[in-house]
Parts: sequence; structure tokens; C-alpha cells
Amino acid sequence: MSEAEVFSPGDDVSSSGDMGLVVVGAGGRMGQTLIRAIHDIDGVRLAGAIGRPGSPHIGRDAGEVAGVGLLGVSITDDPLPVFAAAEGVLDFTTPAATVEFAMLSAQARIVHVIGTTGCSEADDEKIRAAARHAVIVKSGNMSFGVNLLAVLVEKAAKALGPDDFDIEILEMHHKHKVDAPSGTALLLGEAAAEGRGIDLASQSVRGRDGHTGARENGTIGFATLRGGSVIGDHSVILAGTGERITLSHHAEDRTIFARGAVKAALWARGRKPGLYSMRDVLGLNE
Ligand SMILES: NC(=O)C1=CN([C@@H]2O[C@H](COP(=O)(O)OP(=O)(O)OC[C@H]3O[C@@H](n4cnc5c(N)ncnc54)[C@H](OP(=O)(O)O)[C@@H]3O)[C@@H](O)[C@H]2O)C=CC1
Ligand SMILES: O=C(O)C1=N[C@H](C(=O)O)C[C@H](O)C1
Repeated sequence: MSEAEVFSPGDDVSSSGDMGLVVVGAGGRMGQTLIRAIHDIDGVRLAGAIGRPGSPHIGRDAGEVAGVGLLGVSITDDPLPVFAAAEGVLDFTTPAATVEFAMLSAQARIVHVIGTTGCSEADDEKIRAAARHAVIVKSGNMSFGVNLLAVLVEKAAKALGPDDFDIEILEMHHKHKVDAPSGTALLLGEAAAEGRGIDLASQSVRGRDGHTGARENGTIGFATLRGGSVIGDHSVILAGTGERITLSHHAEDRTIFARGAVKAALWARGRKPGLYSMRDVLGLNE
């Protein structure tokens, strides 16, 4: 879509045609990438753009901020009327903001695609509650490659038992990232735990320092690196005696996440309320 329309509350948005999507966190790294993706992909249009109250982006044109020229959609800090006139929300913000947006999406009974990472168990509980009324797709990574990698990790972890292979997950991201381990590392850890039939929370080791003692069999280790402009590198290492298998993914462009989020919104359109994953969207659970 080259030209986005702005709808008013009460307009009929339930009809077929391009899906009207709102980007929250519109001025952020992913927010801008999402606006560009919506601009490029057929079947969707930018229905609104939300920024943090007090952000210097409020009042500016979303397309201009994202570098695709004027789209006629101003970034606002008042989400409710914008959600009411849209069919879906793409959300890569912060856990606190995402919980608020999930409640508003439930009120508006629309699709909410959540890429935000670093959510606590209490945040996830509120998102699950919102999914009684909203159609929510949440994933620590929206790319096809990582979700396929998760399937491979699950299979490898199942085939290579804890007496013979130790599982370690290594991730590196840019220096601005605020949460660790990354949502993707945790998603891959969950896949490994699923393959092994164990509970990740009780079996994970988050970093080591000092005299740690020998590695405990069956645990899943996480190591985090931060620096520069790395978009997202993840490796799952299965270390045996005398051999090592490494399953890796390297993100080279944030567009892979944005395209995945748009795909998730289109998949979720018209579905019944609930909490879905990217593996559901991509048909990788079958
Ligand atoms: N699942 C996936 O595939 C991916 C997930 N992510 C995750 O997405 C999240 C965002 O990443 P990134 O884009 O790099 O981070 P940024 O910090 O660049 O963007 C976050 C944006 O959210 C805005 N924001 C914060 N609070 C609010 C609010 N209450 N209302 C509206 N906007 C708000 C921020 O505004 P301000 O700057 O003014 O504070 C900022 O523009 C992270 O959790 C990251 O891990 C990232 C890439 C892929
Ligand atoms: O913050 C990021 O940038 C990214 N966050 C996600 C994560 O926490 O795994 C996905 C991607 O790796 C980029």
C-alpha cells in the first residue's frame, strides 16, 4: 500500500479487503521496520501508529519517521480510538506496554501480534487473560528460520539423551538490547526441554561465574553476548564426548521479523480468540 487511510472510531472495519494494522512503538527499531514492511506487502495497510507518551515522534507522520515518505498516518499516544478502528496490532515494545496493549486489543476484540521479549510470568498471565477476547500470536522470534530451527532442536534433543550430550545455548545481540537471555534463546531452550521431556525453568543454568562445580547432567545452559549492531545470532550446541553438533541461525535484517509479524496478523484474521504461536502460524506443529 502506498497510501494509508485513517479510519474513525465506529467505521466498519470488519469487511474484507486490506487488513488495517496498527504499529505500536512506531518510532522504535522494529516499529520503523514494521511500517516499511506494511508499506511493501499486499493485503495490509497502515491503520494507525502509536508512540510512547512524551516521545518526540508524537504528531509526526509514521511513513516519514520510517523513511518511506508521507503516509497520512500521524503517530499518536492515544491507542484506544485507533485500535477500535483497526483489525490488528503489531507490537514490539516493552513488557509493561505490551500488557496494556493486550488489554486494549481484548476490549477492541482484534488481533494482537506480540514480538516483545522479556515478559515476566505475571505479564504472561495477563496476556493469557487478554487472549480470552483477543486473537493473540506471541513469539520470541517471528522469523521462519528460527521457528524451523526450534523444530530441529526439539528433534535433536530427543534423539541425543542427557547422558551423552549436553545442551548449551549461545546468543549475541546489539548493544541496545535490554533483556537476557533473548526471547529466541528461551524459545530454543523450551524446544530442547520439550524434546527431552523436562521442565526448562527447573533445569536451566543462566550464566556461570567463579567456582561453579562440574556441569550437572541434563541441564540446559544459556550464555549471552552483547555488542555493536548484531541483529540476532543464536546457536544451540549439543556437546558430546569427542563430537559436537551446532545448530545456528543468523539474522541479517530485521525485515525477517516484520514480515513474519504481518504473516501472523493475516493468519490470525477471523480466527477465534486465543493465544497462538508462530509455529501455529507457520504450520510447524503438524
Ligand atoms: N519476536 C521477534 O521476532 C523480535 C522481537 N524483538 C523485541 O521487540 C522489542 C522491541 O525491540 P526494538 O524495536 O529493538 O526496541 P526499541 O527500543 O527500538 O523500540 C521499542 C519502542 O517501543 C516504544 N514504547 C515503549 N513504551 C511504549 C508505550 N507505552 N507506548 C508506545 N510505545 C512505547 C519505545 O518508545 P521510546 O523509544 O520513546 O521509549 C520504542 O519506540 C524487544 O523486546 C525485542 O526483544 C525485536 C526483534 C524481533
Ligand atoms: O532485541 C532484539 O533485537 C531481538 N529480540 C528478539 C529476542 O529477544 O530473541 C528476537 C531477535 O533476536 C532480535
